[in-house]
Amino acid sequence: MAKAKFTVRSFKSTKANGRRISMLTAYDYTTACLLDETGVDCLLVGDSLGMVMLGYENTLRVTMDEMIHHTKAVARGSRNALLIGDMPFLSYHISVEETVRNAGRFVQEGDAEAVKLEGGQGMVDKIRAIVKAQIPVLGHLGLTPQSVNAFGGFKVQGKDFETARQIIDDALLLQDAGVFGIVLECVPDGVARLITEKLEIPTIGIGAGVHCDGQVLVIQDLMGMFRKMRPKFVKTYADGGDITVAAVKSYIKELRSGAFPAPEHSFPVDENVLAAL
Ligand SMILES: Nc1nc(=O)c2c([nH]1)NC[C@@H]1CN(c3ccc(C(=O)N[C@@H](CCC(=O)O)C(=O)O)cc3)CN21
Ligand SMILES: CC(C)C(=O)C(=O)O
Ligand SMILES: [Mg+2]
Repeated sequence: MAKAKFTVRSFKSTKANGRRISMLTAYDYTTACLLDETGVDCLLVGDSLGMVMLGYENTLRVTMDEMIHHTKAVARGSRNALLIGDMPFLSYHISVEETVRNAGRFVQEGDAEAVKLEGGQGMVDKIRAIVKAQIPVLGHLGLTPQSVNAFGGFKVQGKDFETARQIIDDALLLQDAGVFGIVLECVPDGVARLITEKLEIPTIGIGAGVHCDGQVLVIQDLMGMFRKMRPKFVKTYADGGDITVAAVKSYIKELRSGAFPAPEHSFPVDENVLAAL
């Protein structure tokens, strides 16, 4: 079956036709090839790569250069999915000029088609400037992991009236600033439902319940490969971690016993050549 290219236009039109948007993170070429084959709508090169690929405690140490490096790799493997680059901490906080330059790097060097950044009201001027540069922007509200120190941990956001009200207001402000969608991370399902109903653009949930217009998960979480942390919103669809450990144990066992490599994994040489040697 020939699959069609998923674009920002396709993304926006899903709200009207009711088809849910699928999004996954990808950080490398091999994974991007496999995910693109599935027909997933969007690939996000998330700054979560700092935790999943680089082993940092949170996402704050991730740099622009690291993000571009991984975005390029994913771009080479992704044909049909909409490719979104996640702007890292400090790449959009200092000035509008730096923000547009960094968003532009994702497109020009990384081959991304859109960027995502975290935050509400305070980011509106930056978002407007990126959109003005013709780069589509995805918003991100609720548990914005780059605010981990301000929040005092990875905590659900919007549980009381004031904070829920703030997230709803921010969502409307972001829509007005021109984002093509908003990621809602770790907000109560009822709050995510309200926001999804109020907005004309799609919402993408992660730990935000079933009423969002789409969902995103970290691919290593879905595959059961990231064992360090398992947020409540993660559903594991395969025992990828166990499969990897078992396969590697078999490999070690066979190489020790001499069962691997077998003749079919080896390259023969002509007997006469050997004799002459
Ligand atoms: N592998 C991975 N998956 C992710 O979803 C993810 C990352 N890494 N790194 C960046 C952020 C960090 N995220 C996190 C990390 C921890 C929780 C967590 O432990 N949440 C608690 C909720 C605590 C509360 O009740 O307020 C939980 O129990 O799920 C949530 C999101 C989501 N993102
Ligand atoms: C989980 C998604 C929304 C994200 O921001 C990331 O992977 O960095
Ligand atoms: Mg992120």
